[in-house]
Amino acid sequence: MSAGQSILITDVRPYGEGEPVDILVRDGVIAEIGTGLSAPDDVERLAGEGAIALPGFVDMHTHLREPGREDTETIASGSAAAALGGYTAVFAMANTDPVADNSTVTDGVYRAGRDVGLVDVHPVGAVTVGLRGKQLAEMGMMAAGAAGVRMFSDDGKCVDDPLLMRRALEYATGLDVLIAQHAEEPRLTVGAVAHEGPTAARLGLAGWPRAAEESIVIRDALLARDAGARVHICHASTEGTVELLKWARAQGISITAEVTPHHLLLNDSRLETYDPINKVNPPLREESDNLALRQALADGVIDCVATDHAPHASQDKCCEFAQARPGMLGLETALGVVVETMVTTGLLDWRGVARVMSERPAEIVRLPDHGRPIAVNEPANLTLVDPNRSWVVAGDELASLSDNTPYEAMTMPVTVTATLLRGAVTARDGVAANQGAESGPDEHGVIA
Ligand SMILES: NC(=O)N[C@@H](CC(=O)O)C(=O)O
Ligand SMILES: [Zn+2]
Ligand SMILES: [Zn+2]
Repeated sequence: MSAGQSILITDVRPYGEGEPVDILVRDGVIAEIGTGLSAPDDVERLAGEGAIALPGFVDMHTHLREPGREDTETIASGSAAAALGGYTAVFAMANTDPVADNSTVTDGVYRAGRDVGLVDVHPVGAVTVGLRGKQLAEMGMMAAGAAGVRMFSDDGKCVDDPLLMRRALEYATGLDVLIAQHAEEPRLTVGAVAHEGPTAARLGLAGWPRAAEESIVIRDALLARDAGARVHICHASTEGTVELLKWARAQGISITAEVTPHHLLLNDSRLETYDPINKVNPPLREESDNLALRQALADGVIDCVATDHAPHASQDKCCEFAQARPGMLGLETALGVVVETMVTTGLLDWRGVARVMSERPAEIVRLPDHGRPIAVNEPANLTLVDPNRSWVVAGDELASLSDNTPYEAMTMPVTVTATLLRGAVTARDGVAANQGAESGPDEHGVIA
C-alpha cells in the first residue's frame, strides 16, 4: 500500500454535524482538523464547499467479473465505479472464471486492484473448489498469500451441504477468517426466477420461497453456535430472516448480516413488465419485507449495506425473463438509495450512514484502516457528499462497463463529490482518477 498523499480539504462537515472545518492530511493520515488551517503552497487543495465528510465506504459484496468476463466489468472499471460511489474498499466475490478458489487467482485480483489504485480490492476466496460445494478450497493458502484473504464465500451458490458448511466454519475459526453465506436452499429454488407470492403466481413466474433463504439462515446460525464460529449472511431479503437474526443474536450466536440497496427500495411490484432488469438473487420481495429490512438496518439487527454489484452484459440481461442472468449494478447508486430509504425517512442520520456503509462492514471483515473515525492520526479514507445535489441515473453514463441498473432515469437525492483513499483523490465531481480527459479511453472506456 502506498504511503499516501498530503492534501488540505477545506469547508467540510464531518458526519454532517456542527460548523464546517478544514482537514489537513499528511502522508495519507489526518494530521489536523480545525478552522482556518493552512498548508505549504505545494500541498494540494480540495474545496469541500460545505459537503458532509464520511469515512470511506466499505462494500463487503461486489462482483468485478475479472478474471473471465472482462466484457462486463474489470477490476479497473469496477474500481472506478466504487470510487465514484464513495467506496474506499471493496470485497470482490469469488464467482469469477476461473473461480477464486486458490491463491494464484486471489493474489492476482489483489495485485490488479492495487495497480489500479482507486480502491482497496480485497478478493473473497471460494469456500469450495470451483464453487461446486463438494470439497473445501485451500482457505489457509489463500489467507496466507499476498492478498491475505480474510473472507470466504461461494456467493452465487449456497454451501448447502450442512456437513461441509460445518467444516468450513470450523476451519474458518482456526484461520480467524469470515464465511459469508449466500442463503438459498437449492432444493426449494429449482427453476425459481422471482419471489414466490401473489405477483409471481399471477405473472406465471416460478417462485423462490422465503423459506429457501430462512431455512439456511437458521441452519447456519445453529452450525455457527456449535462451532463457536462467526457467520455472515449475504443479501438478507426477508422479514423472516430479520426475526431469525434477532433470535440468534439473543442466543449469543456470532451472526452478522448485510442488506442490499435494492432490497431496501424495490419489490416484486416491479415485475409486471417482465423486464429482466428486475431479476436478481435473492429476488425482490414484497413491500412488507422492504420495511422490515429498513427497520432492522436502523436497529442494528442487520449490520450493514452491501451492494451485491452484479454487472451483466446486455445480451445476458435483455432476453426472456427465465433465461436472463440475475443481478443488478449497485456501486454508484448505493448511497442515493440508502439516503432515499433510510435518511429521508428519518430512520438513520449521517452517523448512521457512516455506521452501516463504512464502520460495521470494516469491523466485520476486520479491515484495520477503513471505517475509522474522522479524527487526527486516522487514515484519510474519506467520502464527501453534497446532500443538496441530486442527479439522474443513466446506465450508459455509469463507469461500470455494464448498464444493468434498475434505477434508470430515477433521481438520486445526494451526490458523492469526492472520494479519498489515504489522502489521494480517487474520484471528484463524477470523474474517477483513472478517467482523466488527456488520454483517450482504452477499449474498456477506462483511461490509464
Ligand atoms: N445477486 C445476483 O443476482 N447475482 C450475483 C450472484 C449472487 O450474488 O448471488 C452474480 O454474480 O451475478
Ligand atoms: Zn448471492
Ligand atoms: Zn453476489
